[in-house]
Amino acid sequence: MRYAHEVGKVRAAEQALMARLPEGALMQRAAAGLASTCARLLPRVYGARVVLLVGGGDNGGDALYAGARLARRGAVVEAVLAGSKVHGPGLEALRSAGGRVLDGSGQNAERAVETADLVIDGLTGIGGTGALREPHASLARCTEYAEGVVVACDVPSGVDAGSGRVDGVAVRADVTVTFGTYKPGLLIDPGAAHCGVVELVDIGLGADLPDPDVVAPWAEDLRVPRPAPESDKYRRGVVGIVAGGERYTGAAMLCVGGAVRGGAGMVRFASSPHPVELVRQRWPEAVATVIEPAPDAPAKVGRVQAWVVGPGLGTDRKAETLVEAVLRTDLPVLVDADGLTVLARRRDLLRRDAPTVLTPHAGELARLLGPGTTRELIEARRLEHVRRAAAELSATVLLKGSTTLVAEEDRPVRVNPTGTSWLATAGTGDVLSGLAGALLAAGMPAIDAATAAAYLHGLAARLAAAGPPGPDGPDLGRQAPISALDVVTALPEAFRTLG
Ligand SMILES: NC(=O)C1=CN([C@@H]2O[C@H](COP(=O)(O)OP(=O)(O)OC[C@H]3O[C@@H](n4cnc5c(N)ncnc54)[C@H](O)[C@@H]3O)[C@@H](O)[C@H]2O)[C@@H](O)CC1
Ligand SMILES: Nc1ncnc2c1ncn2[C@@H]1O[C@H](COP(=O)(O)OP(=O)(O)O)[C@@H](O)[C@H]1O
Ligand SMILES: [K+]
Repeated sequence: MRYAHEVGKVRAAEQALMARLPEGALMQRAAAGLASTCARLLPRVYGARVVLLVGGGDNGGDALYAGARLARRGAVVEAVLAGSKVHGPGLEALRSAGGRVLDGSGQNAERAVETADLVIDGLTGIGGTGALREPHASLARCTEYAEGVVVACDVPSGVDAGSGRVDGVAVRADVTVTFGTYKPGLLIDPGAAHCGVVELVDIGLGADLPDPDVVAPWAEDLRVPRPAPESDKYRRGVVGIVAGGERYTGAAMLCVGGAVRGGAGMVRFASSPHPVELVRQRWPEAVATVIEPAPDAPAKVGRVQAWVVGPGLGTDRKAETLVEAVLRTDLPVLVDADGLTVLARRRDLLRRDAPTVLTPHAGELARLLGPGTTRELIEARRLEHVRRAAAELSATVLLKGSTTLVAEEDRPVRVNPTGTSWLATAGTGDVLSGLAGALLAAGMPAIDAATAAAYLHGLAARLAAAGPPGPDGPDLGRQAPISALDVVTALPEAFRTLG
């Protein structure tokens, strides 16, 4: 796992550690890490042209000390000072090492940034709040035209370290060198998209850090169930899917596909006659049953270990009856798509003892959270809203979108690292709910099933977009559009990469 901590906790840990260290030692550790990454990124340090963008806080201090280290190794280092304040000892160190301060007025600074071999962004770090003010905003903007490498110190300036929010301009870095622990804003879009490659420098905070607020799993953290020698289809997990209607049949097909390829021992599909007929043709592996929208519908489908309800179901009274019937069972239930729209007017159905997983996109979550919350607001502040939803709805909430987040009350929020915008195509959400349902039926705890499903789903999309692998594996540099069905087809390959 990669661990991220909120800004207040990073500061508290820094304070505790600093109290035990000589003055300035922590900043020297940070600067040393930053300088060593910069040195690695340059073909040659001696003679390289390095520009520092220096804000008035300690982030600027880190940049100045790192610049001093590079200057001592023969780099030509120039600092552009933003605003009236500057970290005095850092500036002194840079000057003593032969670095100089550039006249920051307008074009002069811009030209230096554009033509440097390497730019260090030390405008703001965890102390940055709100949209960048001038001259910081203009300096951040001109890094877009930098021909050399742009390295962000701790956090790309303009990105809110705690949440990933970007109000206005933010530096787009090639590499972000962060200190002590990840910050949530480095893992969550839009912030994450500004970071480039993130390198974590150990400054010794470890023992002083509390439990993380946000975590991003690696493949080895997932522990997806594998059939044991004595497994049979029932022990592997039977998932029941209530989806589709006379109008929307595609959602049902894709959801069943996600479950079949997601490792379910058996998929029981229940719907009205037309989608049942189509599923029988396309997915003969599934057991498909015609049901009436009645409270006893789940009992008629047969035994399952978990339910998925909602994709393509419609939002009328019949759909409501089915959503209610499924949620009244004492089994884990995943509610998606139209099922979520029904839930928005029947939040009472969420009062249950068994696990409930909700998989909304931002628009669906806005409906679920009620007046005053909009899709735009959720997209801009994903972390805050997914946490709020998990608490208010007493459910495991998987918020879809450019960074998929999974939240459960009183636990660190999980960030999915495999997402790709190739997934932004109709029907992929239905695949995800079938896949997550299969993992739930296999007995995975709700938060782990949702996390693993998001991971495999994103990976399958990447593999599908990259096409058949060459001798060195998939070529993720050459990608093409994909359909939701392509994601279903690539799921086995995604499972294989987990080893
Ligand atoms: N305290 C320490 O010993 C350590 C601190 N570290 C560094 O210190 C940073 C935090 O330093 P600070 O607390 O001084 O905060 P920052 O340097 O991140 O930001 C504060 C400065 O930015 C300005 N600012 C804030 N928002 C702005 C906006 N929207 N537009 C323009 N200017 C804005 C403030 O006026 C202030 O001058 C970390 O990100 C990290 O880089 C590291 O050196 C590790 C050790
Ligand atoms: N920009 C994006 N980057 C990464 N993933 C995305 C992006 N946009 C959408 N997705 C993913 O695509 C899927 C779309 O699901 P959903 O919105 O339910 O669409 P549908 O209802 O058409 O299936 C989700 O898994 C979501 O996380
Ligand atoms: K920065």
